[in-house]
Amino acid sequence: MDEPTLITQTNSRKNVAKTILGVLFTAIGLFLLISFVSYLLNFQNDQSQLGDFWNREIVADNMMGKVGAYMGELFIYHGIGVTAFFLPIFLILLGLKIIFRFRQIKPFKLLYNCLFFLIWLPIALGFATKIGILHGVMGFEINDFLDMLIGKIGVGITLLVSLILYIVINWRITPDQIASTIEKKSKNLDKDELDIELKEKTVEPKLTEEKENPTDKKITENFLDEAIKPVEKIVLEEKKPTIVQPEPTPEIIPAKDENDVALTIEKVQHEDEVEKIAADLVQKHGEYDHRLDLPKFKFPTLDLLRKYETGDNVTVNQQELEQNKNRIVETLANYGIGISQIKATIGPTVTLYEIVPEAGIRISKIKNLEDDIALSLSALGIRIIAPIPGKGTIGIEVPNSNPTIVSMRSVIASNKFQQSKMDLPIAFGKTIENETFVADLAKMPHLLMAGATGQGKSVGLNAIIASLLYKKHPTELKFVMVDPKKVELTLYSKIERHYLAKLPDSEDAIITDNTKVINTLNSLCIEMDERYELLKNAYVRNLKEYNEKFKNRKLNPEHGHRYLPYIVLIVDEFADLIMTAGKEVETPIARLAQLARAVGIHLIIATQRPSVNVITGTIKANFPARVAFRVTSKIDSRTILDSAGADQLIGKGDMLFTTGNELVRLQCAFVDTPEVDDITDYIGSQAGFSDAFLLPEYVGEDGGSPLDIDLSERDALFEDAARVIVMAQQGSASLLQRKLKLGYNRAGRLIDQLEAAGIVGPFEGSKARQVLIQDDMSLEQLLDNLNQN
Ligand SMILES: Nc1ncnc2c1ncn2[C@@H]1O[C@H](COP(=O)(O)OP(=O)(O)OP(=O)(O)O)[C@@H](O)[C@H]1O
Repeated sequence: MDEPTLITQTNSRKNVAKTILGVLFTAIGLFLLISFVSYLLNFQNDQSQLGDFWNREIVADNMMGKVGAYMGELFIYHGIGVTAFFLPIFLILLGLKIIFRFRQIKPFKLLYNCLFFLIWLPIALGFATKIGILHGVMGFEINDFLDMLIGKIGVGITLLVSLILYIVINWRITPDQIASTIEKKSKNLDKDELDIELKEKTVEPKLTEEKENPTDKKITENFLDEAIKPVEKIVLEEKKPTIVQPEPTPEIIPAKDENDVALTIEKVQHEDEVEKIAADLVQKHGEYDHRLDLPKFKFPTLDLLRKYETGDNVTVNQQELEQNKNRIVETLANYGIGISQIKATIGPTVTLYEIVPEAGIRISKIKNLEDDIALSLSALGIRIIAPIPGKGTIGIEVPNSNPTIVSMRSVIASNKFQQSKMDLPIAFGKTIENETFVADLAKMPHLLMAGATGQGKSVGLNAIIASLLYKKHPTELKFVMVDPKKVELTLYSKIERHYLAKLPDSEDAIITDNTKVINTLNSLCIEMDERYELLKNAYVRNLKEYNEKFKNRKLNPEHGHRYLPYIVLIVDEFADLIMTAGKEVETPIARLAQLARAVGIHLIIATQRPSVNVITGTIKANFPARVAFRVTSKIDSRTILDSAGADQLIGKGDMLFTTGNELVRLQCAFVDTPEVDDITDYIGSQAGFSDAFLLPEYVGEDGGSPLDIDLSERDALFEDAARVIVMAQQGSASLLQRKLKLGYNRAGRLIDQLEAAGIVGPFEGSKARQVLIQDDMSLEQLLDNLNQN
């Protein structure tokens, strides 16, 4: 029982000592500050008085007496001139930090940042002026010495070059960035607005931290400390559109007498008011443009894609057509099926013969003869469509003996793709009518792909990714790539800082390790929940409406709102994953598939093995859109498509696509590895973000413990959060979100820190965490101890 008292006593002694030190520093700082100011006004008189320091008859004009005058003489005149003002400012800040424990004040960081100028400025002033108190003796002497060594012009050049080098090295300002600022200025970037935002940020610098990359954060911190606006930093700050939402003004009905209690009526802000403010802001600054985060980004050009010698003209010779027609007619006649009309449509890989049978012939009869017809046409890949939906005719698809490659270039260049207004357009390839086929991933909303090995799955995935890269800006789309095979998606690591998303602690953005996949999927679930919360708070139903509202400056970034990019999760070889991780993978995938569409998270899952233990009922039920390349059995075809057909494809990108209704046969666009290489090189060589898009942190059940959390790096709101939790005696992140108006991430982080500090207990599933501190007194004591350590 004695121990805590002992600790408290030692702590309180330490506290007293610290406070005394703080007061001393502040006092000395103030003394010097007043002395210096006064010295600047009176130094001419006082300089002559200083010789007789102890003579009472001689009085100094300095407000701090002879000591003040002496200090001014020592530091300013004999020292470094007006640059000496840094010393009292440093001491005052240090003192205030020690007394009040202000985390925002960072005197040593200031010292570090000003070190260069403490040396440079006196020399520069000595070079430019001959006023002693500006440069001090030191400034003068060094100048004189340098003058002797390299001459006046040499000193001037040295000063200028050292300043430029300092700016380039320390603030990383390059001519490129200067050019981009000028560009921005021409877009009427309002400087005043930025200043106002800056001030707001100084009060609550952590507000924008929620989704920032670590490097961005560092830059923002520098920005605040130095109070200087380097170009790159302006670009970053601009991310935050100004949205000034007036605080609702509470009305108070005062208490009538002592026993009565005053009633505060909080006025709910009128929606029209917000609309009006937003409209004014849009009129003044224009709509928020998310693309300005990477203003110079250039989309990949068409010439990165290959042209094929055959061109895109389908070639089937007359003779082949004639032969096939005759065979079809003969074969059907052998089975007693007469034909009244036959028409051929030539596609890139197959030709469709559309047959109108004679009256009275049952369609099922033709369907049953499928294998026989295929045999007599002796071709692989005959597919019979009986009847062709909506037409009443029967289709027989026969592979061409010389299939044409559908180049990625041709589908990307097509009008259909170029002019598409879809949210996530994918140019899959060409239909049998030789038309470019474009589908919207956002509508699918998730895609399941299957196909035996070597039938074109990887090419298909590349075609999907390439389509999106040609249409979506890096600020609008992020990929989460899972590649257990470790080879297929590696090329995309080059565009990590543009298009990829990853977990905060992972090095590679492309995930090849199965345990990391589980964490990433769960992290995506957190991102999804967080986005739902944002949507709810914005009173919108989906990502598109949300971003629209954000662009119109109707959502306040101070409340965690931000422009939300689409996230596309790509899993190449799902079988591997589900075999090793089973339910752990299936559950988050199913959850995402069920819920994520509205918040712009879409899944593309590919597998070589479309067996029922890989594509389970739960997965299938949530993936209405499917792509099947050639598979080896009818059973596999049924598993992926719910019907036969994929077993009769001819491979090499021949595929069937469905969104739940009819099947469409397509020839997948061909994009070769060197083309992907060129595209990723083109994008990767451009300026990108400082890091990949960071997904929310997820700590698995066995990964990480509260001990991993460094309590010296506590959140600025740590103490407020602790008080909220202890007062409500309820350890939940959502309580913090509500009370402190925080985003999910930050509230989650706070709860983890509170756990590490022993204020709340461990995670207990759906229940709120236990609160381990019962009253305010114990909490304050604990916080005090934490602050002293
Ligand atoms: N759309 C296409 N057009 C023309 N040829 C294609 C097409 N798709 C695939 N091919 C040919 O088939 C080969 C194998 O394709 P791909 O690598 O995509 O197979 P896969 O199904 O991913 O195989 P695995 O599962 O073993 O990785 C390619 O190298 C190419 O020659």
